[in-house]
Amino acid sequence: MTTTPLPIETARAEDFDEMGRFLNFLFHHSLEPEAHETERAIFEPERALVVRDGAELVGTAAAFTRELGIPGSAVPAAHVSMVGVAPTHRRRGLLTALMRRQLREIHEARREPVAVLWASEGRIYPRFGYGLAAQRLQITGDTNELRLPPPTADEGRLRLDRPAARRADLARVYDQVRAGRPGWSARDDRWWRYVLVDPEAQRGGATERRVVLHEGPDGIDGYGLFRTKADWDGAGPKSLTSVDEVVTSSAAGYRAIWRMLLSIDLTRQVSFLRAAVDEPLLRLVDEPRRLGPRLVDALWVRVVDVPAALAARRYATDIDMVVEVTDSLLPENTGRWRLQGGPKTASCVPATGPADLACDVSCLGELFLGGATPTALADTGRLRELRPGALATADPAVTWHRAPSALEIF
Ligand SMILES: CC(=O)SCCNC(=O)CCNC(=O)[C@H](O)C(C)(C)COP(=O)(O)OP(=O)(O)OC[C@H]1O[C@@H](n2cnc3c(N)ncnc32)[C@H](O)[C@@H]1OP(=O)(O)O
Repeated sequence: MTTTPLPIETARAEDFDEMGRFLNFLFHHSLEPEAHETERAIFEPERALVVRDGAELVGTAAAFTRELGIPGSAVPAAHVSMVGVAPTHRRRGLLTALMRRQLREIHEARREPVAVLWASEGRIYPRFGYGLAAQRLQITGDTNELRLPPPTADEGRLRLDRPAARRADLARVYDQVRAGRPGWSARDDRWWRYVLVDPEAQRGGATERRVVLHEGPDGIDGYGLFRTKADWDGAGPKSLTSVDEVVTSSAAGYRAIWRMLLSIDLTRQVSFLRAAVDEPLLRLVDEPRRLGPRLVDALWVRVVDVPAALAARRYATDIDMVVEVTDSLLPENTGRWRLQGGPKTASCVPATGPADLACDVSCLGELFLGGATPTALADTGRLRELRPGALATADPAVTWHRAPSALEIF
């Protein structure tokens, strides 16, 4: 066993193949060449960290440069991924060292006030100041038991196609809808390739991915990405429709696409594993219980620069409050901050007066996308109300009219 700490180094472009093999091994997959190549295009070696024990790679962490949708705005956010430590070197502080170094680098670059990630296991990241900012519903339904209201005359028309052939349409609709939904990340060409790559080895026996497009009065205003998987038993067909994303800017498009997805001939089951907590489908079908929704975590947010992050988002109602923050990894954030904000603007500066609320920085991450209330955090004991009445003012300001959600795992 090594006794001196292993050095952390910035990766080089040529480390990518080794990192790919290493991470696939840790996640119990085989490296899939086509997916690996799309990941090479998004890899930013100067933002990736590696730890070696001699010549052997034993730890990694990386960040991607992307914009994240937040309440009323969007912000550059370090999209953290590719985190792993070899089983031979686990639980001796390598991840802790990687997270400290990464957060320090993000903080010092002063470009990104927050970091965001999907956690392989929810208990890993709170100790580094990440808070559960967006949840999701995993829907697994029995389509025999699900009916939608009958189509209206103006419901438009649907077309099927290969997703790659319609990338410009998908990108246009996605960007339009993204502006109103906290939690969605910007997708440039490289990221669209990453989202749409579809190697046969990763389909689990299902078909290739397809897109259904909705055409409304002004052209394409919605799409759904899905695939199907054949299944039969002695009683007949019971195939599965597996939905990746449904993105629409019109209610007619949303209804029409889901009507098709829930009624494809020979299918009897539907799955949609990244539904929003406020997914309209739950209020559209006649038997929502049969969607079998399960609430799980999606995005974890780490506020890296408290004043910049709190000033970047918008607030649903006016707020003027002093928050006392503690941050053991980035002590620059520790202190009292005066937040003044509303639907159009916000500012956050060091405060001199007494604090209204007090919490650890992980609570700020949890509240950042508007999906949690300060009162819920106060009920856990993780956030304290220092001035009576502060929670009642903070709750409506901090929450947002659309729940944060996330469609793609990066
Ligand atoms: C954003 C992403 O990329 S998510 C993907 C994360 N990667 C994976 O899940 C791949 C498989 N797992 C791993 O590679 C490793 O187990 C890691 C990276 C999760 C943890 O690495 P380690 O170097 O073992 O973590 P480290 O020793 O720094 O642990 C710090 C603390 O977190 C705890 N911890 C770390 N991982 C876990 C875990 N999976 N479950 C529970 N506790 C954990 C440790 O027990 C330790 O607690 P302590 O300070 O109270 O003793």
